[in-house]
Amino acid sequence: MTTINKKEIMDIYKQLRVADVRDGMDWMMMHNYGSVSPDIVPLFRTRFCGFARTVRYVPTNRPIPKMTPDEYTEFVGHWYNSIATYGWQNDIEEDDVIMMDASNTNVGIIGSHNSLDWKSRGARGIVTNGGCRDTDEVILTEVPVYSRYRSQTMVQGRIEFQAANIPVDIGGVLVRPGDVVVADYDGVIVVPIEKAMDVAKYAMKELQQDKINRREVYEKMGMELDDTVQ
Ligand SMILES: O=C([O-])CC(=O)C(=O)O
Ligand SMILES: [Mg+2]
Repeated sequence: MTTINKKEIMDIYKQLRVADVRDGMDWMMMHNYGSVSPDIVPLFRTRFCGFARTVRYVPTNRPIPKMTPDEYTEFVGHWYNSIATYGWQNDIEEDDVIMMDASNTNVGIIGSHNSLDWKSRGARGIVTNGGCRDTDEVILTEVPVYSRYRSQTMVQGRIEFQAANIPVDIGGVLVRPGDVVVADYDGVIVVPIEKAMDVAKYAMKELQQDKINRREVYEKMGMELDDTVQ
């Protein structure tokens, strides 16, 4: 693909189910690529698609000195400002999907505050191999988060920022900045951006044939037709 038309890609992928995209990938002989490990699950039933904005945090090896609670308050701010930093969030654009490689740590790096902020900046969803906390509020505010863990902990003394806009591994899948990400209740799938239109062509065929097939059964059963069959 020579020019990447993000709007055209979004218009098509918004209609596709994860299963269709999976089929489209198979039709492109990418059987071994794309499906994020099923232990990365949504907090609530949701669906989204968009373009990967990647970031990586790694476990820290910094020793934590003994501190008084007041000293610890300062230390917490220091960790946010200098160690587990979030500068990348200023680059979030409409239709981004945050693909956060948290190195499979059970740490609550995503919470109800930062995830809502990312949504307000245009993020369509968040996928991580790490943890999410404040999950009741994340659900309440309808921020679509897929995570490996529900975590209680803050980041201090646990993880640090490593890099943004780099290739990451999320659930066994290589995700490069700008790749297409699609999520629904079947899970998450990643499509290499340069293959997005080819995959979509075969994915759309699957969707359309399935609509016809399912509609026949709806009609046979006298079921009211819905968007999934027309
Ligand atoms: O403070 C954090 O690191 C994560 C969090 O709980 C939030 O954003 O609400
Ligand atoms: Mg919080």
